[in-house]
Amino acid sequence: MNFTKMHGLGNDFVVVAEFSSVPDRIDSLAQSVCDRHFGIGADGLVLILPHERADFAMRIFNADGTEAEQCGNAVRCVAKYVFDKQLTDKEEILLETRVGIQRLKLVIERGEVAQVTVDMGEPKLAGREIPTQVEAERVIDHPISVADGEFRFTAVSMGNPHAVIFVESLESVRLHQAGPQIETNLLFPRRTNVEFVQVHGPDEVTMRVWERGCGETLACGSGACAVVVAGVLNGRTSRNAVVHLQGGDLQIEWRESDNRVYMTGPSRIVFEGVY
Ligand SMILES: N[C@@H](CCC[C@H](N)C(=O)O)C(=O)O
Repeated sequence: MNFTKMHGLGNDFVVVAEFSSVPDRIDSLAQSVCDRHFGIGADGLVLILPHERADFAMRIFNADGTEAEQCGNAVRCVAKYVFDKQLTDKEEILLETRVGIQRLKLVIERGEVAQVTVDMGEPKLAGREIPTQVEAERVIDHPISVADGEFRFTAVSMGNPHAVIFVESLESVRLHQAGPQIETNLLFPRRTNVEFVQVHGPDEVTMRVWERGCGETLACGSGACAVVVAGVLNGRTSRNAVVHLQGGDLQIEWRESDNRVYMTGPSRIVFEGVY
């Protein structure tokens, strides 16, 4: 299997573009290629597939083999892959994902993709990831108690589930303890991604993320979108903010005119090989 190792702000993926559909036993393939000791090593396996109604399709599988509905960093990697490898010369690409067709706008520098703005769609504030007892309500600033302590989260779906937790300081967050406890809490039947956020001002936040199915990652694009949506809902940020992640920055805008979230950031090719 030919693969390309890519990353979006350090959120790294094994990208494969040689299948025409999702192969059998994709869960164990994802687990083995993502293994950092016995495999290539990555947060996820990304398949680029043909599609009838879009330019391409993308499927993303977490390191534990589970499929995710959405992945902002992987979408930017796909944009760079298909343009830089001349599978398309379009600077605006339609990409089918599990959340529908996403629109990607490419910024080209010296013939290569430098930045991508992704239409991440409309956030949903009530969905299957919302606790059943409050299914019909928006879950904003809701208490949760886990072994590591008491927290308050805002649930935002960007197609995939996020629990956003605002803290005074990220230094006191025990991500590797609290993260998995919240990820697997019974409030989230499909598990959840968990974002801890320190707000510096209305236009600037720093986050750390514990991702469903992979643990701590250096960046999470859909998570950064969820953070800005939660920031607006909690009166902590404006609709346009820079989100600092361990691996770099994303610019996120939750646009008032169309209720959609736009994410802008880079992606990179690291190396290629055969597995
Ligand atoms: N890192 C991604 C999200 C990947 C999927 C996530 N772990 C999930 O299971 O929902 C991003 O950049 O959005």
